[in-house]
Amino acid sequence: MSLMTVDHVSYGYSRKPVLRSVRFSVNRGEVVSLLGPNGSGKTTLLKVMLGLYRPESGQVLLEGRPVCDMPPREVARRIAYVPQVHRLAFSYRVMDVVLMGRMPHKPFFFRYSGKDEEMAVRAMERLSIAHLKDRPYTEVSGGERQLALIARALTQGADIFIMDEPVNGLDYGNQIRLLKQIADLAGNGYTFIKTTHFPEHALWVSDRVVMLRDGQVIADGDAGTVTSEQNLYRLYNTRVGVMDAAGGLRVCVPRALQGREAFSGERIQDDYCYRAAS
Ligand SMILES: Nc1ncnc2c1ncn2[C@@H]1O[C@H](COP(=O)(O)OP(=O)(O)OP(=O)(O)O)[C@@H](O)[C@H]1O
Repeated sequence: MSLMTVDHVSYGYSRKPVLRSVRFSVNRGEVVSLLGPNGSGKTTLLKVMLGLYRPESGQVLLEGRPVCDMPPREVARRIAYVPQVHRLAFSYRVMDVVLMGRMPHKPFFFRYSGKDEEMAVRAMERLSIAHLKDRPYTEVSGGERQLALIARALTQGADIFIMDEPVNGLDYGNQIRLLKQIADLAGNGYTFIKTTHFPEHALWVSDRVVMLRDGQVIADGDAGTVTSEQNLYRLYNTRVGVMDAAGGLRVCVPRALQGREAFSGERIQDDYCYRAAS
């Protein structure tokens, strides 16, 4: 049985249809990337998958059970949401934000136990941010905040991570480190469903790619197969070459920019370091 199934889900805001009979499934330990242009319905789909929005028709199943009918605390113990932009009004310590992950496991009035704190510190150590634990969350960088939210998700004990553009706002180094963390955690059995505006990131760390255009799935399958020049054109209406690079990675090269004068004065050549994959 699939871990999560999106079964012919349709959803709209005040009668404007946004998701139209969306259908795909997610297996345990998979990294699934949702690709689609702005406004295609990716964030809406994530919120339906989290049980925050009830579909107008169709359903989202977690191990065969409709997410919408599960108590929110039970969903929170299984699924962690890492939102796109995260700001807190109050100046919590990074440690306090990470500890919030324990809330779904606690009664209404509670104090965090030593074991909760131990879990939070272990999650921060895993992500190399333990040194930030006493810093105000509002004063650490965007990348560090994103890592704190992932530590919170780990502390939550969830095995499914739903992430909305997780590398948004991160510098290049932090983007790569975050992708590596996702790949490592997936190797340990965690499941990731994430949106991205970078087809390359989908190629680098995803097992599966689901492409969404106008609220409809236009392609779904193995990341390497689905992230093709044809599908990227159908999705974004711009020509992108998908090519093999050294080390087994594939890269995307925008055709519209290819052949322009490089800032060094040399021309960028088609076959400079890549060979066309297809
Ligand atoms: N709360 C809302 N109320 C009304 N319409 C909304 C709401 N949230 C999103 N929409 C609309 O639903 C459509 C899909 O939005 P959504 O945020 O799901 O797209 P997206 O693919 O995540 O976009 P982006 O890549 O720009 O983040 C858009 O037309 C958007 O304007």
